[in-house]
Amino acid sequence: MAVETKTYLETLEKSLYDLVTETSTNLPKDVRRAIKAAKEAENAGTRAAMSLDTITNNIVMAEDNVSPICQDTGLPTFKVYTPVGVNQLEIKAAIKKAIVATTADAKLRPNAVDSLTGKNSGDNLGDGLPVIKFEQWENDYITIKLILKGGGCENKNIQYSLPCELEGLGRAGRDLDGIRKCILHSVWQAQGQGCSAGFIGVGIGGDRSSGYDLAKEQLFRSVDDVNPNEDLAKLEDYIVKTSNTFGVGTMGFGGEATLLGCKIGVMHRIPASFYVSVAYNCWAYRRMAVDINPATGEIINWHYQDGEKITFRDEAQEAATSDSKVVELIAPITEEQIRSLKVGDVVKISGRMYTGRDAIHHHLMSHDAPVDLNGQIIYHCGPVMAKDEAGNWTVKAAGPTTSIREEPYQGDIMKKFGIRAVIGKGGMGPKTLAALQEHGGVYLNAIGGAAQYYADCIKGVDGVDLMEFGIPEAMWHLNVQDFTAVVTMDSHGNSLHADVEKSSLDKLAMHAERVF
Ligand SMILES: O=C(O)C[C@H](O)C(=O)O
Ligand code: SF4
Repeated sequence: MAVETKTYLETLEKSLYDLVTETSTNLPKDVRRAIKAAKEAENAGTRAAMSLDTITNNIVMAEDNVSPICQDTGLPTFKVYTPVGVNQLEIKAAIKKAIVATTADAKLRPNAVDSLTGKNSGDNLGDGLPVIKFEQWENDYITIKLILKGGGCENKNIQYSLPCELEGLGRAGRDLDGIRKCILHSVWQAQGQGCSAGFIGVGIGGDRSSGYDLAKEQLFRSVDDVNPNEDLAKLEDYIVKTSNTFGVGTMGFGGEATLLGCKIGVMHRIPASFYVSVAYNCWAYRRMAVDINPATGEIINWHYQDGEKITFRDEAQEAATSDSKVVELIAPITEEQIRSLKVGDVVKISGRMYTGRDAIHHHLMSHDAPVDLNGQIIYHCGPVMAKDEAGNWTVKAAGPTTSIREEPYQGDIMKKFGIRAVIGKGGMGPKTLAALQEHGGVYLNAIGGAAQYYADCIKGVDGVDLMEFGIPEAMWHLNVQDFTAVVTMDSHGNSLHADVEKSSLDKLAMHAERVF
């Protein structure tokens, strides 16, 4: 008996290890098909097409390297369905073990941070982390669903309390048409910051927490299913089609593909409350599910296996071409070099760059920098790192993080230390734009989520400072080669992000009239 129990638990742990690894490294078939459709919608040579090439190359690399598609593990969330009588405590313990093991093997980034002290637990365990929700059912097998939803897209979730006034659309009332307006607005307000082209799950009704739960539940639906509720099926179609006229495009660069899927669920509400809750997921839509034999712990079925698997391998061979001017940059960079750059130029960076994200920016406001940053490049990035046998750090995944969080600090820090370029994604605001103009700086947009692609450009790790902030937040000294990014904010007052936000608002405003 004791031997049997051990075997079940060991097998269960292995099954969970495989589920986590697969979710983090191999995009599901339905998501791949949606990304392929986006690629087909874009015109060759545009920034959007170039970004989608990078994204699909990255998907191939993640699968081949069995390494994270995106460096941000997000907040691992498990939904577990068990037959009556199955021990849920054992499953919880097995999930935690699998999370620790996959983190140690660099399939996940250590992502659990103490909210008060800022200390990273190092193994992805923490109070309330990972999220594990149980439900019982009548089936005779266990189903475990997992979603790794990154922080950048999570930050673009939005909840509306009807009635309300919406930018571009006017009043949204307590009816289907008001719901329609909220959902359109939710896509517009995300711009490129949640790594568009994205997917949304919508929850209508409930309260503030059950509304978001329902919205997130929708993200487990297959991209190509049809809503059994006819009104919602129509609304889902309408939202995808209409959002794709906004011109936000991949990474907010402009283009045809802004939204790849919309799934809407509905529940009752109470008379005083009417919520529309929207969960935004980036293109790196990492969710998977398995059925498990409750006697052996073995995986008996993987979900999302219907239809064709797009490998992107043919496309991966083609070199990405673009009509843009390509400029080589090596730090230290002069002010003159920076002032010659214009929005739309593509840069290829070689040599040194330093990572710096939330903790570093906060720190640099009141401390000296650990290195001379004059003429240097800061990369908004929290990588996945591993130590090789010789004790040297290697980069396992290293895409950009959302830059707008550094808006309160960025301009001051560039001026204080003489930094000439920052790389991130999603763009920055007016304060940074003014500082770029005054000081002679540039903002470079890398492709969000392309963590394998950028890890491949990093040829070595020359050092690290401020490790006390934890792996994602430390200042890594990276030696890169041909690291490609696009100038989206220059030293002449131009911002592609401001332009796209404005033009897409005009497009949004064309849908103020009642439709439903
Ligand atoms: O934390 C990160 O590395 C990225 C984050 O998911 C983001 O989109 O900003
Ligand atoms: S960086 Fe982009 S792709 Fe990665 S988790 Fe954040 S939003 Fe998603």
